Amino acid sequence: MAPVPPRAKKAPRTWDSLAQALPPWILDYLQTSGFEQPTPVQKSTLDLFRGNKDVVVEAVTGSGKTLAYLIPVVEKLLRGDEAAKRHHVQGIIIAPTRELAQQIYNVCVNLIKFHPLSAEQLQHDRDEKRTITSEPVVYPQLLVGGTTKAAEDLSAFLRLSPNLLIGTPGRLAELLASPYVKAPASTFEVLVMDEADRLLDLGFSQELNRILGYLPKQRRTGLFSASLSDAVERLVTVGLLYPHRITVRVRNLKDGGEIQERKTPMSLQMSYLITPASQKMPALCQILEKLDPRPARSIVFFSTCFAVKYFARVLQGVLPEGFNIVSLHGKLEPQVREKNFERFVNSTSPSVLLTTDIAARGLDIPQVDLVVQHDPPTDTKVFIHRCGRAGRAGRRGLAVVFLQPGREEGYLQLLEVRQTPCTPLERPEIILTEEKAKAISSKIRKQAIADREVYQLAQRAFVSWARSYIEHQASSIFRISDLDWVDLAHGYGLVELPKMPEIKGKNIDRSLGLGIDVEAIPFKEKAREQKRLEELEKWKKEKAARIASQENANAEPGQKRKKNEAWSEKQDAEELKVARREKKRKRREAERASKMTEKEKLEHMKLEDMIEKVRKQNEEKAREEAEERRKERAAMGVDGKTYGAFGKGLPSKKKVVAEDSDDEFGGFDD
Ligand SMILES: Nc1ncnc2c1ncn2[C@@H]1O[C@H](COP(=O)(O)OP(=O)(O)OP(=O)(O)O)[C@@H](O)[C@H]1O
Repeated sequence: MAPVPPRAKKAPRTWDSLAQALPPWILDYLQTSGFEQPTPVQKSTLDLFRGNKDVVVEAVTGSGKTLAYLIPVVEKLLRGDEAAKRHHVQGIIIAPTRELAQQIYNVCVNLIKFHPLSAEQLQHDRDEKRTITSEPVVYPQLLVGGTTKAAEDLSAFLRLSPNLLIGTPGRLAELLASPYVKAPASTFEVLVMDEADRLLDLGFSQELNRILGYLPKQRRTGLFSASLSDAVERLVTVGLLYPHRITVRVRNLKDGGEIQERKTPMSLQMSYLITPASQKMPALCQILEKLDPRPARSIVFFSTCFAVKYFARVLQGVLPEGFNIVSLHGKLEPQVREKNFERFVNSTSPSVLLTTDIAARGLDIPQVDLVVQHDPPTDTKVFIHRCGRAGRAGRRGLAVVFLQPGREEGYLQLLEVRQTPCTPLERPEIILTEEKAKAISSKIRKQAIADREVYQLAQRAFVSWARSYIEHQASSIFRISDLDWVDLAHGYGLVELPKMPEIKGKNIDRSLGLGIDVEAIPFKEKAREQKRLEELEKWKKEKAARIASQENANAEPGQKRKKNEAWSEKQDAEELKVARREKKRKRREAERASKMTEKEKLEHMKLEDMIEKVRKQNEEKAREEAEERRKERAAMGVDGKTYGAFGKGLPSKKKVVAEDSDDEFGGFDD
């Protein structure tokens, strides 16, 4: 057992105790927001990042990292004697999702409203050209795609000349590709990557390389996340060779006096529930029902978009009364996604957000009291971020992960090693019975029997879930061969198990002993059902004709059966779908164009042409530069593999380890 070290006398952590005093307008903002003192991560980061150092910051969720970088960023943009030239960008903040970028933008706007000159500029009519002042100001632009076109963003950039860009990688890269957008070494100050480990993932590498290709090497860079340790090998890709590293952990005094370091805030109760798949929904219902006080906002994480879509459809009437269900996933239309998110954030009655990892990181939604992980995340890093949507800034929260009995219980050891330990869920007490599970399953199933659309959605959701299970990084814990398929099917309220390669050859009754004639399940919508019946009839006739002709062909020697017939039918349907989608897109485009004036149309076409041209040029340039960087790294002997885990890896000038505790073992503000 580690002995308890004597308590070190700490200097008080106040805004006045920062190495450099904050300007009065920032102090004014902090006071108005009720932020009486800096959080531990703010104290350490502000001293270094304001002091012109590159920083790599890993601190618990909800500990105030946004302001830890926003304050230095706005200060850097305001420190010169003159305003930035028109169309010169001075700072960029990148975030992995639209919702997070929007949130950072909102915090930034709220902050700079306290800077009189910047506030004045924000007020001017956004449809007109902005008059550049002689004195420096901060003027941010949000670049997230989805609801606006790249050409519209570029046109706003040209009109408003923002000096701080906040956005997602794809849209930022597109804007920077324009020759009108400039970020020369003489002007550009600072790059921040929020949720940096996610941005350094392979999935974003192309866009990130393009963005870096437009930025000067002489700049300040800050990387922030609650889980950066695993990404340290990739820091070199953003040109960070000797960053200052700041790590904020929580020290917890366990029963028996042992000190435990953890990466989650003290205000967040981290729990698990071992439950068969068929009992997950009853367990969720009981948690919602029994939690006292009733959770204002809850988030339930699933592993796929289809699972979210399906459960959002069937759970109303299954969850306890009085809870609104809202869904958020990447397959929603951008406008719907935006609307749903706002609906959840602004809800005044208890609400449950069903979502995927799209909402796992960074979102600072007020009053999230409960996070339930119906499916553990396929990427282990994401676990901490999902939990961290609750228990933020000292507010109490509960995070529960559901694990199936057996091998999945091994996940608990993995969480322990990753300093995100969980304890069994004791309060509220969950009592699971077979009757309750059956009742919920049958409630869901009834909806599928009443509407083919729900039946199809259920099948699709289940298949997508099975595919995601195979994707688990911790593949020795999450093994598809260990799954109890029939129990899982009941958990989803299926009327039959879909035909899947995963269950092929297994002795499983796909009908689940329910004996439901799935072909007879109708679409609720009359016209759709009529069409289905006609198609079914046609298909049956064609099939009969095919079999007949096959039999004739087989009768002739040397003839082989055409194996890909069914597949080619599917292919035709797929192509038809794509063609329909394209038609719809063109119709929408035409509608939009019809509302434009001739001048606007011309401008729009020119912009689109230009963007396309520049995009092609820049893709080529980014490829060349990536190759150059690779060669540079090879020449320096830096190949990523040589560096170990966080703390032992890349050389750093200084490592600051701050504790997320004001008193000896408590969480901040707790
Ligand atoms: N000094 C402070 N005192 C009290 N509350 C603060 C302080 N600074 C920020 N907060 C509040 O703490 C909450 C969490 O902040 P923020 O979203 O920046 O956390 P984070 O560390 O970025 O979390 P995540 O890792 O989940 O992205 C916000 O609601 C913010 O307003």
